[in-house]
Amino acid sequence: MLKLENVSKSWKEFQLKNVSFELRDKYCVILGPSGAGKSVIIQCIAGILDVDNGKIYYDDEDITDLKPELRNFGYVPQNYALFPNMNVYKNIKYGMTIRNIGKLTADKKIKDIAEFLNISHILERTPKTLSGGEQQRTALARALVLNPKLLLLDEPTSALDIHIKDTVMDELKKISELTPVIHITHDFVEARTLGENIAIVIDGELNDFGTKEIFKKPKNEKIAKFLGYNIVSENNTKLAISPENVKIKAVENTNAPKSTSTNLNNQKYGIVNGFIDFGYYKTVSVSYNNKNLKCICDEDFDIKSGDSVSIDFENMIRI
Ligand SMILES: Nc1ncnc2c1ncn2[C@@H]1O[C@H](COP(=O)(O)OP(=O)(O)OP(=O)(O)O)[C@@H](O)[C@H]1O
Repeated sequence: MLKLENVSKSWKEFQLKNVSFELRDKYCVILGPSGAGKSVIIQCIAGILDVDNGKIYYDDEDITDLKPELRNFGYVPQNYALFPNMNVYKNIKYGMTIRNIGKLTADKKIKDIAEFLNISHILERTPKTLSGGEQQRTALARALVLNPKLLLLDEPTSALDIHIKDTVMDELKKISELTPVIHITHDFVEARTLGENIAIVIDGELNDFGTKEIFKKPKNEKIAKFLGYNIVSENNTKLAISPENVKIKAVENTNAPKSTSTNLNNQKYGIVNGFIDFGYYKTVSVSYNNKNLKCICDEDFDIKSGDSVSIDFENMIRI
């Protein structure tokens, strides 16, 4: 499988710093905010970018300096990069044509892959007439017909609506049973749903690499913040608390504190700054000890800005 050892790449404004990891399972998600360096990592793996330092191995072979076409990895860029002047069939066939694969073999392969990805009916159409989902499947087919050893996907679902996204995620999972996948995203749900291995990349650094446990136990403050945890300091200890685990209750008492405080019984109080009603739940922002805590509450929690609330933390994680 794939192994990266201290891979670094830098330009004037950006540095990818000593990224090392080894794929253990068939679905790896690289998760991180915009500009973190996720595409740079995947392009170094594909061989589109040369690394400045470090090594890339596949099955113990050093492929760091191997040309992209000799790596036999399928790469699907974020914008799919379909050839606009070729129909879907020719787009899919392109890689096979330049590898001199015979017509009969190519036709059979395209037929099978088009059936698998449900695009047999659009083979004669050009990319500009396709929906986002159809373009995405065409790009996937173009990579898969070459039997890649590894499939590299740069934000494969970012142009898709939420309904198609679920179907595509199911398909990607199936594909990964045959061809291991590395998939870039900044979407936590996608990462949690698909990733057997998850790499968290922030500011050009690999902050953690592991299983879905990463989401439950952020290793450091940077990761906790990126994953949406609240960070609070209690008794000189830094704690990460997920929004679901900040429990707030309206304070009925007219003597309720009008500023954030902790009373003698150690009960914490805060003031509601604002909220967003998502219909079936609300996110509420509460000011507490000069911080804005994010909480998630039931839809029927009746609240308005300026209300006093009691606060309890559950499942705090020391970071
Ligand atoms: N060829 C290049 N020359 C100079 N800088 C580059 C080049 N390619 C990427 N970068 C810079 O590297 C940084 C990381 O870019 P990258 O595309 O890897 O981010 P990303 O994590 O994939 O973000 P996004 O989720 O927005 O696609 C950016 O600051 C980008 O401007």
